[in-house]
Amino acid sequence: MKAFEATRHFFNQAADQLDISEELREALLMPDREIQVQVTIRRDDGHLANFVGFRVQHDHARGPMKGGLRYHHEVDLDESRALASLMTWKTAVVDLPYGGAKGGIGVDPAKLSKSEIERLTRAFVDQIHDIVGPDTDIPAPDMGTDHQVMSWFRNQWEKYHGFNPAVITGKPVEEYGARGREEATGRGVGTLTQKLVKRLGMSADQSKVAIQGFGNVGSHAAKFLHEGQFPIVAVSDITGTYYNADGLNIPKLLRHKLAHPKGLLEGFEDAEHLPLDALLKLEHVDVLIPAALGGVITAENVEAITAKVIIEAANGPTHPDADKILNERGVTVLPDILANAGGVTVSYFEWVQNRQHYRWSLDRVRQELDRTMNDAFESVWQMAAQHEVSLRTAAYMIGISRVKRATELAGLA
Ligand SMILES: NC(=O)C1=CN([C@@H]2O[C@H](COP(=O)(O)OP(=O)(O)OC[C@H]3O[C@@H](n4cnc5c(N)ncnc54)[C@H](O)[C@@H]3O)[C@@H](O)[C@H]2O)C=CC1
Ligand SMILES: O=C(O)CCC(=O)C(=O)O
Repeated sequence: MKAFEATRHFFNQAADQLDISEELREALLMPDREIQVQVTIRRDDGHLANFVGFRVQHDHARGPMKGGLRYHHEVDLDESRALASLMTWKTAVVDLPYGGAKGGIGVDPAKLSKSEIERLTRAFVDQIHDIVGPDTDIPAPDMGTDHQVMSWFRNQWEKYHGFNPAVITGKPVEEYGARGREEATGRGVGTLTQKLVKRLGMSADQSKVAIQGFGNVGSHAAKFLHEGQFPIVAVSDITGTYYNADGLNIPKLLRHKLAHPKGLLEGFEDAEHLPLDALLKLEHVDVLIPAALGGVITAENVEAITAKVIIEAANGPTHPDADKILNERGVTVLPDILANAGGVTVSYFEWVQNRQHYRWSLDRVRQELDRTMNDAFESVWQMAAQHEVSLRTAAYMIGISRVKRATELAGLA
């Protein structure tokens, strides 16, 4: 099952509870617009290199469309479509005045130099600048992109349209970026992990955590959970799994990542180094946090997962077949459209600040983020209890209902 088919499956599970007609389901699921563009750059060695870029604008019933830009070799139209639709339900679950979009380029950024990535970003903007904008579609960071890419993107877009930093979020703090955006997704994951574990009667210091992916989201989630007394026994990145049954030294791991030229864990010595796929199969893990790619928890590997709680920091990490098995086994899954919504929430705060030419303190950002995440968690929890459905179905029910209502109010359906 491909990525969009998986999100369609989860959508339909919730739509069944809401009794939505087939024709309205199709209208809500079908993306507004899908763009595929050629992105050609000259490499440092003088040769031309061609890449394919995508932007899928899924739904705008609740406001301008919002969602990240991914640079990864597996980016394609189907994945962008799935991720864009997740953004529609996610922005609705946390009640932001946005719709959903997503895009990126099929490229392995680790194989390009910094100046090649800059040329790639500028060439991509040349192709899509007239379909994005502060009132239409506002990109942000995702896998393989960061505040530097956002800065190049903004600079290139402004060459066509003039000064307007609200065209993109996740910018450097010294260039109209929001304080706290970089940590926001990980902080939201941490806040909700603490809340969920407590709700389930487990204690932080007895809940062993494994985190797949140690990039922006995974590393900030690790920092936050470490500060909250959770023992983090394993983390992984593309260089493998790093394991310590007594708990990893997270401050040391974070320093190691900062010092590594590509931000990797390669060479970290205070841990057992295991293969990449070992992380999902570790015994004695209570909380598993996928924070890398989609589609990693499948019917084939789900039996090996021992965790009682899964927090979906990544987008779309759980295959529907695996999700069914996890539900039957009583594993609590906090779904992506709630768990990782901290990033887009602070992106919204950045956009608001840019439009008002005003800057919030880090304390204010954190307070408003924590409040937004807590409120969304409570609504999803109550919906799940009331309808006796999983947290995923409950989150989709809230997201879909809000988008459906906006669509009906606008007279579109
Ligand atoms: N950056 C953000 O604000 C948000 C990100 N997300 C999602 O979180 C996930 C991670 O995104 P970022 O942290 O921003 O990306 P990133 O590019 O900063 O980091 C990705 C991490 O995953 C690791 N990785 C890649 N393939 C792996 C594999 N097969 N096994 C283990 N580790 C692997 C990389 O080495 C790196 O440590 C994605 O699914 C993204 O869509 C969701 C919401 C917001
Ligand atoms: O910050 C944003 O606007 C979007 C982040 C994103 O791509 C996501 O939540 O998956």
